[in-house]
Amino acid sequence: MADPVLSIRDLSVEIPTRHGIVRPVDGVSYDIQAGEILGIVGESGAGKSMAGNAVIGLLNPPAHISKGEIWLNGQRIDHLKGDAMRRLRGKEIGMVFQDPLTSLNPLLRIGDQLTETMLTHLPISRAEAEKRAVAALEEVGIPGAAERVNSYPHEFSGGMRQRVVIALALCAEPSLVIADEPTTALDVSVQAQIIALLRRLCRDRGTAVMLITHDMGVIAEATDRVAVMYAGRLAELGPVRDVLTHPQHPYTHGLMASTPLASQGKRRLHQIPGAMPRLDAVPDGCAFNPRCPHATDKCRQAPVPRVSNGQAACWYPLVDEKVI
Ligand SMILES: Nc1ncnc2c1ncn2[C@@H]1O[C@H](COP(=O)(O)OP(=O)(O)OP(=O)(O)O)[C@@H](O)[C@H]1O
Repeated sequence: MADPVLSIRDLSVEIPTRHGIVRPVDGVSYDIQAGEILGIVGESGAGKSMAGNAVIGLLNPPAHISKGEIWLNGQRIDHLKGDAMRRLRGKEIGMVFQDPLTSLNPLLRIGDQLTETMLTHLPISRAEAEKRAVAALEEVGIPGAAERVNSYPHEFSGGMRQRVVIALALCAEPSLVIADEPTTALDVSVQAQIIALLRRLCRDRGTAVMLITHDMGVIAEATDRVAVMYAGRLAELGPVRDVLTHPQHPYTHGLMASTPLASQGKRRLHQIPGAMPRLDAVPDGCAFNPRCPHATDKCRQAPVPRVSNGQAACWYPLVDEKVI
């Protein structure tokens, strides 16, 4: 297999708090290949965004990387700071966040934002960048792109604005896109269009995508592989079809059984009893053990094995446990 675009190795993020050090990301490892969409899924607070923010150097102090390595196209990037990280963010890593307005400058016409981004990162003339700005808007499905380059962000609907953000994220031809809940703020009818657009553009260009979401529907729709996070750790990692239809980790099984997607035709949604632990009170052994119907003393005491592709971090992985 080709070298991955992104490789995260045993990554931990720590935050010192009044109650001691908490670890929102704890020993996480995964790769993303060119043209692949890796979904990061888990409940609110599982550490999905922290893992993404660590990659783009946007952890809010005092949160910091305490362990592990992040490699982008063979370059180690977890130690990069300031200008070096900023250059990487515009050029090599495109970003799409939940709220399009955080990525767009309200005072600049969108054509100018696209043009300036390209001029900063690509060796092209202004005339060429302006031409490409119109083409980029056409590609993301903005009607009347030649005129719309002159519009300001507030003159677009939420869905159209997110299309503009996708154009902006891709215009410098990055090798990796990090999309953090890109459709959560949008109408349901628009969500599927945006996911399909992101998927098509990244496939066509061979862009690797880290797609962070709490929505199993988005995972099923858009991703090739999925990493399930629980209390800062990876619970399971594998091809999306395997993970969704034959989850090995009891947490993934519970998560799947509690989504409308999986329970179509069934009368009631399953609920996982209890709640994810606070980060300052993660139980010994497997973090999921108090909620797990299969937990034994071993699960309460022994740290669970780390996950690699196709595996679950569980002493007793489910075998052939169908959900859908
Ligand atoms: N300054 C802080 N001090 C202590 N804990 C923090 C701090 N900042 C974040 N956290 C915790 O880190 C954890 C991970 O947060 P993160 O935003 O990555 O979760 P998430 O899975 O992306 O959730 P969501 O879907 O709600 O965004 C959360 O439990 C959060 O409470």
